[in-house]
Amino acid sequence: MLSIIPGNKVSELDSSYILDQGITSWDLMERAAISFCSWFKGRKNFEDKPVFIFSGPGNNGGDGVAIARILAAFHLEVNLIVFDAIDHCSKDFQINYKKLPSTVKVFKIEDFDFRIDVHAVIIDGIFGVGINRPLEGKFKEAIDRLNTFDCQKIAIDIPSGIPADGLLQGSAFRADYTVTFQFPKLSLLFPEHGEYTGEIFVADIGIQDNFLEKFASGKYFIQQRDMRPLHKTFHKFSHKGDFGKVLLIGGSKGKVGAMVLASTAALRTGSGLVHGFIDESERIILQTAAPEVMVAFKEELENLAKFDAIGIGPGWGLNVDLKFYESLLKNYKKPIVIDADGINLLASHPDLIQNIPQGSILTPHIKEFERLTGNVSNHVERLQKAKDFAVEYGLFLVLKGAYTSISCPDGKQFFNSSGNQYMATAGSGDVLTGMITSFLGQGYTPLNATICGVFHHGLAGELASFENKRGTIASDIIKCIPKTYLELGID
Ligand SMILES: NC(=O)C1=CN([C@@H]2O[C@H](COP(=O)(O)OP(=O)(O)OC[C@H]3O[C@@H](n4cnc5c(N)ncnc54)[C@H](O)[C@@H]3O)[C@@H](O)[C@H]2O)[C@@H](O)CC1
Ligand SMILES: [K+]
Repeated sequence: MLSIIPGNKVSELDSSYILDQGITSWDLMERAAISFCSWFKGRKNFEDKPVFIFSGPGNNGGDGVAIARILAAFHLEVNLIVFDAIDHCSKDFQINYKKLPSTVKVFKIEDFDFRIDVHAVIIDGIFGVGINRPLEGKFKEAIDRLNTFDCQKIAIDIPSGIPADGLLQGSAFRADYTVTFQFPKLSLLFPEHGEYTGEIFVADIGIQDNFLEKFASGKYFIQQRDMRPLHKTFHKFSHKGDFGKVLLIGGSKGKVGAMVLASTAALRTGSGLVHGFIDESERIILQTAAPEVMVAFKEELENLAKFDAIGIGPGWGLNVDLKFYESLLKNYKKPIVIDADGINLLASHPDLIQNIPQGSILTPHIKEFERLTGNVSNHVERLQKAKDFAVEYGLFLVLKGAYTSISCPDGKQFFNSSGNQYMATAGSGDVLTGMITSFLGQGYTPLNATICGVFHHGLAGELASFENKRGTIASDIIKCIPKTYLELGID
């Protein structure tokens, strides 16, 4: 899996890789530029448009100069705007500058009139991971001005102004797309920076995962290519017992829909048998809406061990017998998935937390998370608290949202790449609970169940929103779960 390297280690990584491979830093920059340009050429919306590349004095600027040369070779109209005297720029910037063909028009920023056509493409190579203070002077002025333009804007590696691991202070380039090299910089995944990064693409520059791992900080980016090896294989002779028998608990009066969604999602994810324990008055609704689901009665809950996995919380309400909740937590010896009101009850009765089986999975959204751990003022703090909570209690904590994070008992954090804004719809979380519970019940480790659940859920959301866009609802996501297996080539 792709390691997320802290910004202050990137140049160390760079030097070490160059030495290891017997290549120059220019070669690596050239790979980055080629990778950027092949992404650029693959996007039909940029075809034949004039390009304006803004290059700062460091290697991010050097990338910009190399990109200028390559795009000019594609016969595009390329304008390069530089901020500093060339002999004050980085070594590789200067090498690339000497290689520029005469067709690239070069301007100094102070001479540039900012006449940029609305059909043009603006490329930001002003600062990358080397940014070490808020923007000011000519850099800030230029970026503030570029942000007023309505044309397509692309950031190289990271939108200029945003620090690689921390929070933006002051101005930054507002990109429609960020093409980041080899791994996403951590700060690209913060909600505070969503309006600056636009869509994020990871451009491969050939550094292998195991090499990156040497500089790892315990943070990982989950991508489609990671999925197959995490999945179990089943065969002709597998029977419904092999696919797991799961129990979902929730569904108070008026909220039984949450259980319908969670249990149907578990079935669509592949569970062999799904049992639902819900408020007596609501049972008929569950059985009618989801006939494949079996209703569980209280006496069946006396032997919890017969269930391969349990998920608690969808639509449970807060009017729950706490003794019953406590006994569930104490009597089930394997990891449990806890969501929604299951989490809200833990927040209001924190003494229950110590009873949760080790390796259990909590899936709060941001508000539920804050109820559980207290208020936070930004995502850096939030991620730290999530990690501390997971380590302290020996649990997996799934913080739902864009780039859902999974904090693990060993302190590692995983960030999901699938999903989109159309999944922010009622019941989407219940679907995720059903999916993770299903993977657990199929015998996946808690970590793999969580990673697979989160990734498939996001992918199902992408597939569902393909046609439905803003009209996507949780049931559409469930319908697309089977397609996620097809998409990933998993039987
Ligand atoms: N693996 C790698 O390390 C690779 C890095 N590459 C590129 O190199 C970039 C990093 O290059 P650099 O380390 O040269 O860093 P940058 O290009 O981000 O800029 C660093 C320069 O800007 C100055 N500076 C920082 N903040 C400033 C501010 N607010 N106002 C004015 N000046 C400021 C610094 O003193 C330094 O001179 C990456 O983001 C990426 O684009 C690529 O070429 C490919 C390989
Ligand atoms: K940049």
